[in-house]
Amino acid sequence: MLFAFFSYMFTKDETLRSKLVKRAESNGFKAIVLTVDTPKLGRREADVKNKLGTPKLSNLEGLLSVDTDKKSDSGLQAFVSESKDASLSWKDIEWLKSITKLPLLLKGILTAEDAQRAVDAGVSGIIVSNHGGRQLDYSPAPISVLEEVVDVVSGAIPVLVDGGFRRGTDIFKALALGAKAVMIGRPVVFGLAAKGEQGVRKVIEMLNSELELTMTLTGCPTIKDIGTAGAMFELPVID
Ligand SMILES: Cc1cc2nc3c(=O)[nH]c(=O)nc-3n(C[C@H](O)[C@H](O)[C@H](O)COP(=O)(O)O)c2cc1C
Repeated sequence: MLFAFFSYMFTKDETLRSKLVKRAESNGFKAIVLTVDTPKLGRREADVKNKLGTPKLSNLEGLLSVDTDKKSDSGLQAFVSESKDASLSWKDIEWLKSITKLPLLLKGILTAEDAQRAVDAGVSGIIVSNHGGRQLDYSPAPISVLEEVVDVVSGAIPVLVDGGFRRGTDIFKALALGAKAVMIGRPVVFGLAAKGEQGVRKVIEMLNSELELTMTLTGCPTIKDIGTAGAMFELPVID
């Protein structure tokens, strides 16, 4: 089954906020994923060092342009601080829920307390994520906090996870710890860079076949069976 989630961040431009949601709805997206861990961009020193350029984004069509904004610092950092609203809070989540019927998922939850608040706020799901470790040094690895988040949510809403999943065995561990799904970021980008569309397919096929092999070798015919078999599999040691 294929479906698309709309990746959403609060823009400073208030009219654009609802416009983007309406566009997502009319273009058939199945859910809104609100990123909650990026009020500002983390300090990405490699971007600064490499003077990361961004496409000229005077409007969304700008994405089609190959012209870049030449900034002395990271162009991405400049773009985020110019366009995104750093004051995002729980009341904005209430507003976002009020303007759409699409399920709303919060991406960037890393504590049991925030997971509980998300459930209380009536969102449809959460994504345990540290933004691929790209936002804040020393933020915990998502896999290390997954279990406590799953415990507190206790089945009220689905818990998804991302960050550092590179093997089918990694995915198996997350499913064993109670994640409903695992999301990937950089692996598909690596595949794309190496071999275009075929590379992306290859990455997904590799992860799928590794997961299937892990399931076979641990005696799990279906994803549902992973829960009990997870205990026999070596999980990360967490201090
Ligand atoms: C090139 C790139 C762009 C990203 N852009 C966004 C973004 O706009 N919003 C967001 O919530 N996360 C963004 N992320 C983070 C991913 O959604 C995801 O949390 C992370 O990449 C997962 O970790 P992984 O790359 O180890 O799989 C981006 C990641 C990469 C690599």
